[in-house]
Amino acid sequence: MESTETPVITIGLNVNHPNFNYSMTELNELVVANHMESIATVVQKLDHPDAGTYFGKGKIEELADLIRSTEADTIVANDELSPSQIRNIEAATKATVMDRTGLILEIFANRAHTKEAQLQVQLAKLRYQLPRLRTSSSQRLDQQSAGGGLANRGAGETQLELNRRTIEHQISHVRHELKELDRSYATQSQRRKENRVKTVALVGYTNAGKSTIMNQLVQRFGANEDKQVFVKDMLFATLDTSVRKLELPGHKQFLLSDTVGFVSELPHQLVEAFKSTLKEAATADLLIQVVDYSDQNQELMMQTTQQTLQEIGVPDLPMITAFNKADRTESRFPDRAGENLIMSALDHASIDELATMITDQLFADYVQKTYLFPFQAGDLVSRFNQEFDVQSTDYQADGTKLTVSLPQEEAARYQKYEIE
Ligand SMILES: Nc1nc2c(ncn2[C@@H]2O[C@H](COP(=O)(O)OP(=O)(O)OP(=O)(O)O)[C@@H](O)[C@H]2O)c(=O)[nH]1
Ligand SMILES: [Mg+2]
Repeated sequence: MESTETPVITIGLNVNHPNFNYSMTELNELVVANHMESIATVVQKLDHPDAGTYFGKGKIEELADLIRSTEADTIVANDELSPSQIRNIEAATKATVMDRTGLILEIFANRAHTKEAQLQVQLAKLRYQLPRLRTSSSQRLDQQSAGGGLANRGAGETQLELNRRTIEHQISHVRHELKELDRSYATQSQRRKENRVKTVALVGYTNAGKSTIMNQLVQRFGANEDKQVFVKDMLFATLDTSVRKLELPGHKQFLLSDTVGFVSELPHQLVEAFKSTLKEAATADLLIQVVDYSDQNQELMMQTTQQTLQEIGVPDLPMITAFNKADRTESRFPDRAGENLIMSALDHASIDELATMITDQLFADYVQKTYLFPFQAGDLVSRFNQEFDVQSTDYQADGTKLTVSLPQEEAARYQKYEIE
């Protein structure tokens, strides 16, 4: 495994950004997530990027030397570069240049499993390629095959036009396929609404522990299946939304979905593309924002999460914030304060506390009632036992007395049996 990792050089420009060091650390993690390894990092402090070459001239020469003297022949930049910056750095260093956006798109392309995720990533990649058609020599689209000389310019442009049209055609094709999928999704989602099954979505920064929490909840409260989702200490372990049905004590059922994690400067092409995957979050009754409490950049991660939720159009929904991985800190856990929970996904008491918080939020409209069902209405007794949280049963001379907790809306339908 180790030996198959491609060596690269990571570069970053510090334009006095307070989170610069963190973003470079994250870039190196993104590199690892793409089966590459950063063997050297070059950073420069400038007021603003050089329009032509991103770095200044001297640094570009330093880079060229590094490429010559090491086994790396790829440079990964911490920012999104313009097509001409990519072209110029490539020309000066003889290396292949990938920018942060291209890198994230690459990771997503390699990880997407479901049809929908694959189509979305494909769409994002096509959109990224379109304005870069003329320049990037590393792309499979061989748009420069007509040669670079002036004499060939006409032919080259025709080729470029052709490639552009091909991509535009592919884009509309992929969009069409996505729309078809979306239609079947809408029916599913509609059906859930009709059944009034409540939904909860796990959201948050990549690697915060969303999938781990999902698995722990499924293990303890899984309604019918106990399929585990994929967990890994790696950025973007999850790319596809998975939904599991859970049942909390008292027949309180809901659907829990695990979604793709966010990252700062998530390419806007991807934000757009993942809107529909994240629809699970947009239509949820409750969000659980998972935060890596052991990470000193948690503030930044929470900001990014908020920002991304806004960008993809998730409305202001009720939210529980789960400060996870507290086992790696000095803090006591589980520790609940309002809608915040300091917890560890590896701790049973934390998972139980989280479940309690979900119950409180999601089933706040539940009321406790006592009914007397006459013997003719016996089928109601069995129905209540199946669907609701029956707390006590008392067989009396004139019928069966049940104390039960159920949604307000349901309770209204059985008012005539209500006693006390
Ligand atoms: N120590 C500790 N590790 C945890 C905890 N929760 C998750 N992890 C670890 O953190 C890593 C990431 O966990 P995931 O559940 O895959 O994170 P995620 O939020 O689903 O990540 P993405 O799918 O990439 O967005 C894994 O190695 C987990 O084992 C926790 O409470 N404590
Ligand atoms: Mg995950």
